[in-house]
Amino acid sequence: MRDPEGPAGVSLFRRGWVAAELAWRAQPAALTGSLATVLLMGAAPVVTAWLTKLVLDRLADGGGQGVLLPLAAALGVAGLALVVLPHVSDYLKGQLHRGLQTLIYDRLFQAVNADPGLSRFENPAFHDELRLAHEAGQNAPQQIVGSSLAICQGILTLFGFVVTLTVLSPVMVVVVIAAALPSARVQLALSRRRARMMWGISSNTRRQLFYGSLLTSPDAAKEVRLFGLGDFLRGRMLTELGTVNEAERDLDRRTLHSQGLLSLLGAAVAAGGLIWAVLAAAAGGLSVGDVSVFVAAVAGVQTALTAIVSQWAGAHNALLMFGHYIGVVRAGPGLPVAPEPATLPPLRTGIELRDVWFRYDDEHPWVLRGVDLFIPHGQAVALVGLNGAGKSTLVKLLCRLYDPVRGSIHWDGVDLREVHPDDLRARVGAVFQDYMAYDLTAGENIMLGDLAAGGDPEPVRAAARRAGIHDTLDTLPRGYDTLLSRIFFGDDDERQAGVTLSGGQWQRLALARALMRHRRDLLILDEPSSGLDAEAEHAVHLGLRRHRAGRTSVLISHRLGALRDADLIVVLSDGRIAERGSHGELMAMEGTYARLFGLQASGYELTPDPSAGESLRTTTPSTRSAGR
Ligand SMILES: Nc1ncnc2c1ncn2[C@@H]1O[C@H](COP(=O)(O)OP(=O)(O)OP(=O)(O)O)[C@@H](O)[C@H]1O
Repeated sequence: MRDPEGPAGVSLFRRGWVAAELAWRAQPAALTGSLATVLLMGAAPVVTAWLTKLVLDRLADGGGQGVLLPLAAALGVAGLALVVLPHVSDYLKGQLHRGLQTLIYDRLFQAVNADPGLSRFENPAFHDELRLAHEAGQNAPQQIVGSSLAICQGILTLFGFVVTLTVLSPVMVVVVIAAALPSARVQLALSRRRARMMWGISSNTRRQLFYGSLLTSPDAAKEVRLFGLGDFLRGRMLTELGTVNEAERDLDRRTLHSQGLLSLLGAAVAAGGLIWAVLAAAAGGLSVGDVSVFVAAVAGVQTALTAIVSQWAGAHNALLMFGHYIGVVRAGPGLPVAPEPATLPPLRTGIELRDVWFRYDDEHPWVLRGVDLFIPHGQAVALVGLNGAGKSTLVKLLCRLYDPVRGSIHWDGVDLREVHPDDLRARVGAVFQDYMAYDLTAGENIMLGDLAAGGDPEPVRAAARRAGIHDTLDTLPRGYDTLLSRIFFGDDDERQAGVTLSGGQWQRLALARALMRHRRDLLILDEPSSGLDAEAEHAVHLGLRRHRAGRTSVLISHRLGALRDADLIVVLSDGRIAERGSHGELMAMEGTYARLFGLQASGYELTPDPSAGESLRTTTPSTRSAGR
């Protein structure tokens, strides 16, 4: 994947073909129109030069109006075409550009979204490639198609002027073309270098954008101000920008150096040709018209050659960049999907983890180390453990956001690897501790939990009630239609600014989103109430208990009191199951769970304080009983 010129094995020709195919699919009419205008624009300068020569020669011969008028009229039409056609061409190019961009972004995001796993999104190389693919999507195919058309135009003009020059001075043809060849080589070398440079600075550009976004993001604004991070982040952004600028300046210097020399060579050739033509005309070898067409032809050949070479270099660079787009669009999913996925039945028996080992990367330590666990149908299983014990990782495996590195997970005996992730996720409802807060309306924030409900407001309100957020949403300025955003206006004419919620309210909204799927076979609640006040937490857990009854659920919480009703409590420690059992059994075991539960319970107990009446007791867990 880490190839500055895009994926190996996709030739430049193939890339060009893909770009042309996309252009044809996106805008066939604009593409055909562009081709026609380009051909006309290619022929117009040659026709104009010849008409000028004929007019000058007829004038020198003392030709009458009958001969001159049609020539002058034709010259006028050619001039008109030279003026109008570029505007028509610009419009058609714009059409082509817009159509192509829509199609290209559609395919790019379709491909990215088609990956059902998470691992690719956590790989910096993928983000470098994606950024270049995104950038290439903005203009590479347009440039490839545009440059190809411009090259056609240049070739037509070149052909016309080469024929013209051959008639007048074949030697001059050879000299002019020979002078242009080094330029072609240099331009191609520069475009390769530019592609390598773009790849090299990709991470710097992403970091520069990242620091810039921190400086403007409303989420970061509070900490940036409280900790006075503005200058620090700006400094880092400028450092990254400096690296990018330096790389670009180096390349621009090289370009200036080599192209400056080549332009001098071209100017010297043109001047030599002009001297020859003037001397030949003085000696009677050329007419005035011949001199004019000679001068136009030398300039025309040079301009056309320069245009062809620079358009080819531009196309070459775009082809190299376009490779990144093709690489991303064609990359298979990071998470393998079985060619003929097994059907996933409704859960009847349970979900079984068999000797599951997992680490995020070959270079990372094991996060889960041989976990064996059965989650029986219709029961609530709670996962408990210290920070980093592997609880969230385990539930991410249950959703098949990753596959176990070793071992397997079975849903009523069906290995999850055999199942299409979409089928699995259609049977799962989940809220994660790092939930999303979407800059959408309150109703939409909940509705996203089950798009299949088709935007019906009733299930949305029911989910909000279950999560205890209905009353809050109902009293918002526009109720469920209130935009929850500080960075967008609403779509309505009044451009009303959105509102935002408190941390706990956002969390309830995320819970409501998950509860849109409360009838699914498996409900996963990873820290669903960590941000709630005590009263809200109590109410939410009571509600959840009611709705969970008879359903299979996996719960994670650091507030152990919220989990004590679970049918099975599993203590994870360092990626292994250290203890398992009901609350009572674990308390009786007097192990990690009992210690953690005791610690929390002791924090809530009040004990007489001689100096202040009441204070929080700080007894050690072993001195108190917190069992049921
Ligand atoms: N996407 C990731 N890439 C690499 N490592 C990760 C990733 N997510 C988690 N980890 C690592 O895996 C380990 C377990 O993390 P996990 O989130 O599963 O723990 P947890 O038990 O849920 O912790 P907490 O109680 O803090 O939420 C941690 O050491 C963490 O650094």
